[in-house]
Amino acid sequence: MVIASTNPMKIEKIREDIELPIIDLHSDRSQASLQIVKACEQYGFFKVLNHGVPQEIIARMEEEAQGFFAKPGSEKQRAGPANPYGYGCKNIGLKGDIGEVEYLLLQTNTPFISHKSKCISTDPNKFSYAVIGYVEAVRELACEILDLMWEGLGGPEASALSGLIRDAESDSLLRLNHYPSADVIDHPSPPKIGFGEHTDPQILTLLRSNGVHGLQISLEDGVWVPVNPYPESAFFVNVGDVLQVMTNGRFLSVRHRVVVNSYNSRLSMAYFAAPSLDVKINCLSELATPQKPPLYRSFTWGEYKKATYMRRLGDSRLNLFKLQPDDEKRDSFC
Ligand SMILES: C=C1C[C@]23C[C@@]1(O)CC[C@H]2[C@@]12CC[C@H](O)[C@@](C)(C(=O)O1)[C@H]2[C@@H]3C(=O)O
Ligand SMILES: O=C(O)CCC(=O)C(=O)O
Ligand SMILES: [Fe+2]
Repeated sequence: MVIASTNPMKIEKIREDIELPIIDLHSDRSQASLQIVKACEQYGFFKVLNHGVPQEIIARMEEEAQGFFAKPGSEKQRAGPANPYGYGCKNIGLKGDIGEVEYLLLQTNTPFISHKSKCISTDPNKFSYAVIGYVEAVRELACEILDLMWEGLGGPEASALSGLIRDAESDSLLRLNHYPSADVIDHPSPPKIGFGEHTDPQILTLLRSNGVHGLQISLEDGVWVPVNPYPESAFFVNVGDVLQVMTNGRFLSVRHRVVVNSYNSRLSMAYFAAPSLDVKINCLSELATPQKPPLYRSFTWGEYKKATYMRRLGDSRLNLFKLQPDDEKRDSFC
């Protein structure tokens, strides 16, 4: 165990020796689905190989993202400020959170992408073509992972989870993050925070990075585990708050953060799979029993999203929806 800190006033524990699960989607289906369930229960995080997202689609999206972040600040500002969508620099969200990051936060519906591309790129058709292709391919991967998960949990209706994000009104987002290299910000020691600790509010996040270190996940005891960025071809998957609620706490919505500690700049592309705003989020009936009654009250995704935006990045929003032991809704199963 190595002791390190990102805050001079606080000693943090970091564990470099944990191998996070890697799941090969070409392996036997029932084996892959059980591995996914185990990873979601243990860490709320895993990596997937043989994911089926074509390399040229990833490369095209990465090239557009790199091209955008390489522009002068004044040009990038044309796509900002992020309120919450668009270009943001250092300010994350609407509540004063700051990080060593610049980003583009985009809705994933075609009209939004086509419209927003006009202030992002001098070749908006090329930019929107790259984003639309990437979003479609990554959505397919997210659906495949959710189907495998649902099978592993013994769920009866084949596409119960994936149907939520296939919906044309789905509120899924794409976020392109760029963290400047440490030499640009003067090799800070302890390392600076690129993206402060948080959980992702949605169902599932699928993340790609350019192979530069920085992402860390938090174990339940508060110890930080650096996620090595390899294999570079993999997608990294994390459970979001909504999936924790739907699985009645069986899957963990993992806390994570990004530290800027590298000589190279990090580029990450996160797809946040979400249902449409009016979808009611309940725990799946198969996962509540008299011995394990529902932990959270039901809410719509729109209600949860609103609560998220009213709070700071690191706040734990799930607590607001927790049922108390004496709450009668706890006994009226999902
Ligand atoms: C400070 C905030 C930024 C955020 C909305 C929030 O109020 C709290 C959650 C943040 C987060 C984290 C995961 C995703 O990056 C994100 C897009 C999301 O859905 O929730 C961001 C929000 C944001 O940057 O707009
Ligand atoms: O950049 C990363 O690796 C993670 C970013 C992240 O957690 C987010 O955008 O919500
Ligand atoms: Fe995140």
